[in-house]
Amino acid sequence: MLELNAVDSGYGETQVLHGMTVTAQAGRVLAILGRNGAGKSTTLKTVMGLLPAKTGQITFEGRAIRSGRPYDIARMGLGYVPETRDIFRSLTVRENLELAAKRFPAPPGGWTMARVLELFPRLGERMANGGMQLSGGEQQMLAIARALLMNPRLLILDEPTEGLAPIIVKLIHDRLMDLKQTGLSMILVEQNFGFATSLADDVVIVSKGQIVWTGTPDEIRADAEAQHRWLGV
Ligand SMILES: Nc1ncnc2c1ncn2[C@@H]1O[C@H](COP(=O)(O)OP(=O)(O)OP(=O)(O)O)[C@@H](O)[C@H]1O
Repeated sequence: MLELNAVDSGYGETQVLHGMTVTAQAGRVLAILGRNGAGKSTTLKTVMGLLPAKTGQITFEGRAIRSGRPYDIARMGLGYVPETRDIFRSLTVRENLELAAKRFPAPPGGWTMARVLELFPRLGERMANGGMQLSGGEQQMLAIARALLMNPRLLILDEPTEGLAPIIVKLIHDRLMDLKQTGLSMILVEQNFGFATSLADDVVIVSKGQIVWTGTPDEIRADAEAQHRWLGV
């Protein structure tokens, strides 16, 4: 579904990805694991056109993603929930959601405001609140809801549990599991090993801007050496 082939990317002179090659398959959840600074977020930012790929190819459903505008890439069917969540803090929850719903009209059977509020009833209780008044967990729910309103065929999440209390981590986990069960394809970048491996079908580990390990959740759980070597656990 999404393929990166020998992608080099980085920040100005600083090269972070060195021949990144990875495939996310349709109808599956791919977890991208790795230590801090390994290049996980950089991989996602390059896919979303926030950083230019210096070399290599990125294709989504067989179409090349050229480093274009993030909006155009979202329109191709990629929903992105950045690590920073990036909700509009000066707008209310309702306004944040409406903005996405207006720019990305739902196809038949697609995500509507009513459907995202069913998934996250808490947001329904916060509709008039400003983005600034939301807890970290509520901001994350809003960021996911907003991405869903763009009706993506691939949902890409960068550390959705970062900084959240265990009870909220559990809630986000359960909702992502619901989404997985609808057949939505996902890429999940996570530091939380248990969270990532319980949702994933496929696991890759990134180190120094390359894939160094590929397997299943069961295989990485059973591979103490790889965990120690690549994840420091
Ligand atoms: N805006 C930036 N300018 C320059 N270098 C950056 C920038 N953002 C990240 N880097 C560097 O790129 C490298 C990879 O960072 P990246 O954010 O992709 O790591 P990560 O695997 O997602 O880890 P983390 O869990 O810390 O986010 C790091 O060495 C980091 O210092």
